Amino acid sequence: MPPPHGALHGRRRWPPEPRAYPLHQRGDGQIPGLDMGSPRIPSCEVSGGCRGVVQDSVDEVATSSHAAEANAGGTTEQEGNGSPVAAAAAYSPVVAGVDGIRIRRRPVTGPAVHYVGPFQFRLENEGNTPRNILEKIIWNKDVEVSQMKERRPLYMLKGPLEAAPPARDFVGALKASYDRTGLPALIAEVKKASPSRGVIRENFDPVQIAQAYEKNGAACLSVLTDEKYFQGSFYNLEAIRNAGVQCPLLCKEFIIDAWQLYYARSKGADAVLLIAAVLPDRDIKYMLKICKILGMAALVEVHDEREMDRVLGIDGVQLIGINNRNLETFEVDITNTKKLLEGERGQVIAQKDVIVVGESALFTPDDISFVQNAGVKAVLVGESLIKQEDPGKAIAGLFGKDISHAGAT
Ligand SMILES: O=P(O)(O)OC[C@@H](O)[C@@H](O)c1c[nH]c2ccccc12
Repeated sequence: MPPPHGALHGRRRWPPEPRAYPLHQRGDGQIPGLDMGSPRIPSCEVSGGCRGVVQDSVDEVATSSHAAEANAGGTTEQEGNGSPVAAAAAYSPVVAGVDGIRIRRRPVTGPAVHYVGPFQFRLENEGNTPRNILEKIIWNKDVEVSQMKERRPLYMLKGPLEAAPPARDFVGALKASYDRTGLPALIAEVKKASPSRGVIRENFDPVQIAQAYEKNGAACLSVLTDEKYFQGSFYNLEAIRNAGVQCPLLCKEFIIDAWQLYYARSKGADAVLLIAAVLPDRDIKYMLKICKILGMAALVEVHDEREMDRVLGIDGVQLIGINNRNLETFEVDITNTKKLLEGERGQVIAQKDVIVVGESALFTPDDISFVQNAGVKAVLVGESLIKQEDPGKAIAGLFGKDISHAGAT
């Protein structure tokens, strides 16, 4: 019988693969730092984020998206009656536009691919077609993380977590650099490619670039670990840490599940990125607690006033990144940083002693002064450094002066 819509690929797939996501994956709970009392999360109703009930086992809470996966991502194969249409109809679009997050965390009508006996069908509709690149990245990440978690359940990270080099003080390094130079502290990004720019640097040696950044005055480094869209890797993160680089490292990843925090730490991360457009408040709060337990800082990224207000309402946020690039459209506009720091918001930030990081599209000393005048104390810069022949030397060009320890004293 031909499929009602979509292509018939006829790939054999028999017997069907087992369900990928066990709901309970209880280990011994013997993960370092976790004996401090497991953070509790309130029950979550309808987001694509955590959907657990209050749970005591860290293994369970740390992998809290299991339930969501079962609900939103994978029921087709098990519960569908074999018809892709019926399977799609069985979903309710509960993950769209809730919790103030801008993207849908999962395809609301289930995955596009369905299986009927040995045949694979692709059924695309509005609910399972990503509306923008951020959604696309997150949907892909969701599948990727499920697979990674299956291969390395949380209890298997215990050894690597214990063996990981101790976390370094990311926030302290930013403050020290600002105090030393009077200029925004630099978080220099080790980034080979991006979805908006394609490959930025062909001859890409992450360790060499990291060392050059450090030598030329970067306070911290940001290392892209997403492979599919940024050609990054955890291998790069680990290699940079193991090469003796002293700068604290930000793991630049699309975090959607607390498991990724443990994994990042086990690979040597000292800080992680939490994107407010992707994570509901309760996930941010919960992940901040895990970061604290692991000794990592969290850079919470916002794009607009609404996200800024949400994040300012969360206790314990030390670093807020204002991204000048709209991750949905890729448009860049550095006046975004100024806009979000004007008026009352700027005052609240000053009172809370939050460090604001200006992110993306910073190319010249004028750009740096512009965001500094707007109120940032740190900047996150990738492209303008990485695309130059010598990314280390490019730092002095970006700031209009040598900011290395040797030069700025
Ligand atoms: O290369 P740029 O324009 O200097 O930008 C760096 C950094 O801000 C950007 O890579 C970034 C900011 N937030 C992100 C979230 C995911 C991936 C990448 C990013």
